[in-house]
Amino acid sequence: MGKGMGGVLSKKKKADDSAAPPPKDKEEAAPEPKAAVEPAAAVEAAPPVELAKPAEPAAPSESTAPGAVTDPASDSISEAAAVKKDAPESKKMSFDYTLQPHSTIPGPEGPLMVCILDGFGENEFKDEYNAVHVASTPTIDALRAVPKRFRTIKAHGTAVGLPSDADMGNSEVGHNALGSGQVVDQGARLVDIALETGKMFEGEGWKLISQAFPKHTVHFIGLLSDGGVHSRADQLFGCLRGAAARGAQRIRCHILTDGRDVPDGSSVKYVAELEAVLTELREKGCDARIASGGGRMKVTMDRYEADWSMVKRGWDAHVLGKAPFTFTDAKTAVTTLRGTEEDPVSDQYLDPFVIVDEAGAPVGAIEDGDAVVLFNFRADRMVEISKAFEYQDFTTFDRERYPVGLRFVGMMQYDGDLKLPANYLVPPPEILHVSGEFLVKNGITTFACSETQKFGHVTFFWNGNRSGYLDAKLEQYLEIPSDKIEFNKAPDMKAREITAASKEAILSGKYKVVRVNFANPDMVGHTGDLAATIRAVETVDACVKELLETVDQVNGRWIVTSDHGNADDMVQRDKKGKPMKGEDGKLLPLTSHTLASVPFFIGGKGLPDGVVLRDDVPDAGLANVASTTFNLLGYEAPSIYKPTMVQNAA
Ligand SMILES: O=C(O)[C@H](O)COP(=O)(O)O
Ligand SMILES: [Mn+2]
Ligand SMILES: [Mn+2]
Repeated sequence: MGKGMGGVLSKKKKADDSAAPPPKDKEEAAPEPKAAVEPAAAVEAAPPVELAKPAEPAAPSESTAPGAVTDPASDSISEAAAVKKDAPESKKMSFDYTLQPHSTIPGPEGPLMVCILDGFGENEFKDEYNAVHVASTPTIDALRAVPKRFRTIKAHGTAVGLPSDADMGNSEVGHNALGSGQVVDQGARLVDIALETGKMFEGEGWKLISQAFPKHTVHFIGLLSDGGVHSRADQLFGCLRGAAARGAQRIRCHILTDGRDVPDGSSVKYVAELEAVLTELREKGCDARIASGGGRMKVTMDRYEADWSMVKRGWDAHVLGKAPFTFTDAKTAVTTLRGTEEDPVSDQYLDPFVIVDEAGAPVGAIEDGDAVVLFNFRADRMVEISKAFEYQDFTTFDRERYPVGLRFVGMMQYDGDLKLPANYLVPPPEILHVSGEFLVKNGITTFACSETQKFGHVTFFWNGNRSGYLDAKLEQYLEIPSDKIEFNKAPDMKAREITAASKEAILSGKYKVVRVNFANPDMVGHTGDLAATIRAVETVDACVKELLETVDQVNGRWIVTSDHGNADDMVQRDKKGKPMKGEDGKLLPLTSHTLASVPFFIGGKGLPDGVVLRDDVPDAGLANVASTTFNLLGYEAPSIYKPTMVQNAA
């Protein structure tokens, strides 16, 4: 993922240089031409796969090399590239990005700060398990008390382009909506459609993997759960059945256990479900098995280059068939690696394992000519493993062996700028004309900052899944390196460092927009540790106070909001909302996001008194934030965006 900074905060970069991580980004990692592959096998026509309905979420309610910095200029998106090549003709036509001055709201003297409290929801369950409610939050409480400048907005389901309103929100779709002002059909939905219509099986990506069907193995690697954030098991099953029905002779699954978007311990159930599908395929003559796996926070699914060793563990297990633990079946693997009652291990952190035969040989190492499908639709945690598979000259870690003639595809293309991977099963969502483009095309400067775990959220996702700068001359992106430990052990994370850097940016006079993401409520919330999450929320509240005071010093304005819930409910509940207990009588922690709406606050010394929230957009969601942002900057909102949430100034 392109990252960059220079100028005002460059002293931080220098401090990090000595320990810069291995090379990344397009320049040093350009893919070699693919090795020649065998001609396509004759592919029998098979019917579209019928999808099971997404399972009902159970009472819905993150390692690290220092942040390195690339040369901003090398990452700029050119005018031409800003409109994707495969955009429909109407969208390719030159687009007018000119912003018009707002009819009644003058531009601010100081900057506009947009602050995202990641995972901070306004939950209806206001009890002791709601860390947002229990925490002492004088700053947010005071904001809630300001009439007509506080409301809640939708952050889940169809409001952010997900298949149904039973889908909790997440950072990808949330930041896409916040940054683009539009609701687009997201990956989960696009894959559903591709499977239901059978289009997946007609695409170029499928043609590529189908070359391996007669004589080689097709490997599926991804997150095994129905969390619907990165992947969905029913979509994996659709692909497996689709491959077997079209002649795949040998299939191997490499499973990453969840416990983060779904309850901890549910890995056992998902393995059983997958085994049932694999048995069904074997009965039809397809040699189908689970071959390797591990916990998503330990194996393969690193993001934003926080900890490449996770990806190496994944490569070793999936490709080389090497892991510290071997088992002859996946159920035993998962149940054993989950530890004991005295020393439990969560699904998120299971050690890497490999399934072996009676002779101890791995049943599914990846060999020359095999096909590999990464079945996650979401990008952030698939980019690194994609680089390891896609780039023949990859050097970030020693792959030991790189299979020749691999047919490698992603469920989607994960990075539209890097075109990574080159081959994919379903075209990714097209997110055009994002707010950042309007800003840079009108000469408006931006500073964006978060720590590693959320850095790509306020840059890559915010900019419609584009790595790098939209215009390096007008933008400054700063990454504060995250800790490499489980975040309940250090719930303050890097909030104070983010605050210090953002205050410097606000006071510098260089930026009209200052965009900040605090990771704490989300990242600590995912650990299921209530006490630590309360502390995380309190830390963020104190940091927000400092930022608001700093904005006031320079007569600026602010928007404080969130991208989805998480810290606002830390316990699994039954249908009536009653907290649930396990067999041991202990409360069952909720590690996932929630379905809660999120708060939306506007304010600042530089905001004219008459600028208040409208009351005629009750269903407003995250996609309505961008229009509001333009209004608070003194501009009319782009007409293609969801309506603003502010009234004209009186
Ligand atoms: O990737 C993760 O950490 C979780 O699956 C979702 O969290 P996020 O959407 O807040 O990143
Ligand atoms: Mn988030
Ligand atoms: Mn999260």
